[in-house]
Amino acid sequence: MVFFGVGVLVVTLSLILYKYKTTSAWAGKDIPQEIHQTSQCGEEDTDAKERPSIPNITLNEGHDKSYVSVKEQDAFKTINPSAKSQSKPAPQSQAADNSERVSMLPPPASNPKQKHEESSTAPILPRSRPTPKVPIFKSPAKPSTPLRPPPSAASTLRGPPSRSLAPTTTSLAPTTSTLAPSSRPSKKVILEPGHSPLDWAHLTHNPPTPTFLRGKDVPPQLIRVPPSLLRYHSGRKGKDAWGVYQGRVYNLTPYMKFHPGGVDQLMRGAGKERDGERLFNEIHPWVNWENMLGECLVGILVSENEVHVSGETPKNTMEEMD
Ligand code: HEM
Repeated sequence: MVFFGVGVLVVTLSLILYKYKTTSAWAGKDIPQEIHQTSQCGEEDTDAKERPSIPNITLNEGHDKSYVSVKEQDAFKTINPSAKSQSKPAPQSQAADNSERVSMLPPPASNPKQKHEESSTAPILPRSRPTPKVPIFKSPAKPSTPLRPPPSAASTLRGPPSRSLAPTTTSLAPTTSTLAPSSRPSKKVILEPGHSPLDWAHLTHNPPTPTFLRGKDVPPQLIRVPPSLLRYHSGRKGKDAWGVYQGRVYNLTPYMKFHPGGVDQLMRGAGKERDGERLFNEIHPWVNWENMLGECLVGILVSENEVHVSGETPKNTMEEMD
């Protein structure tokens, strides 16, 4: 009887236990660990210790998705050992590992060397070929130096002349200071046709008459010209204009229309002993008076007494000229 009661109790407890286990399995509390292995809790998975863990892949938005994070690169190396030989991590990438992200910005194009290093340290997973040491794309052709003219030729033509001309300019500086009076506005006049300096030279060598240049009332020989006779020839009232230069008296009348400074300027010294030569030297001391007016020479300037001594009274001379 006692054994029967114990047997009934055991059977009852077994049924209760069986029913309890069945209810727990439906609630998911007793799921096999193989199924849990797919969850993120890998500590309980014994096989997971043998397999490498695959980290999450994080891509920076707005950048090329061909770049991957460093963690993903490490995982790829672990799974595919051949990738280790294709790329070696750089210190820069390790430092970026702390931030769990790799800079997606492309390397600056200004430093091709640095760009090449970064491209080798940041491999792209889908690619299995190694990073080429030689650029795949041809670099733009270098400036065709041979097609350009040699810089030395142009510089040779440009440089030396400017330097060589510098001393010339410097050497002309004293000349400019010497010609300072000519810096004034030009007072030259427009000469009438046939009255150029060349025409004057031709006229002095081929006068129309022997007395044309010296004056029609002047004797063929040189005369003594007293001051009174000089003043008489003022170039006014139909009289010739005489001028004095270094004690010699010249007839300025035939040269009037050939004078580059004009008739009025030349008339300023006509019939005067000193003003003509003074003005001449003030304006153009470089002009050779003697050579230009040599054929116009009348005589020499003398005092009134000298004419009387020589027997040629001023009265007679003036009368002959009048
Ligand atoms: C009273 C006497 C004279 C006066 C006031 C006078 C005045 C002048 C003046 C104002 C000029 C223009 C200068 C210029 O602006 O470039 C000139 C030019 C000239 N004069 Fe006279 N002159 C006189 C006598 C003479 C005489 C006697 C001769 C010839 C022997 C002469 C030959 C010339 C020549 C060749 C020039 C041109 C100079 C040049 O191209 O640089 N002048 N003169």
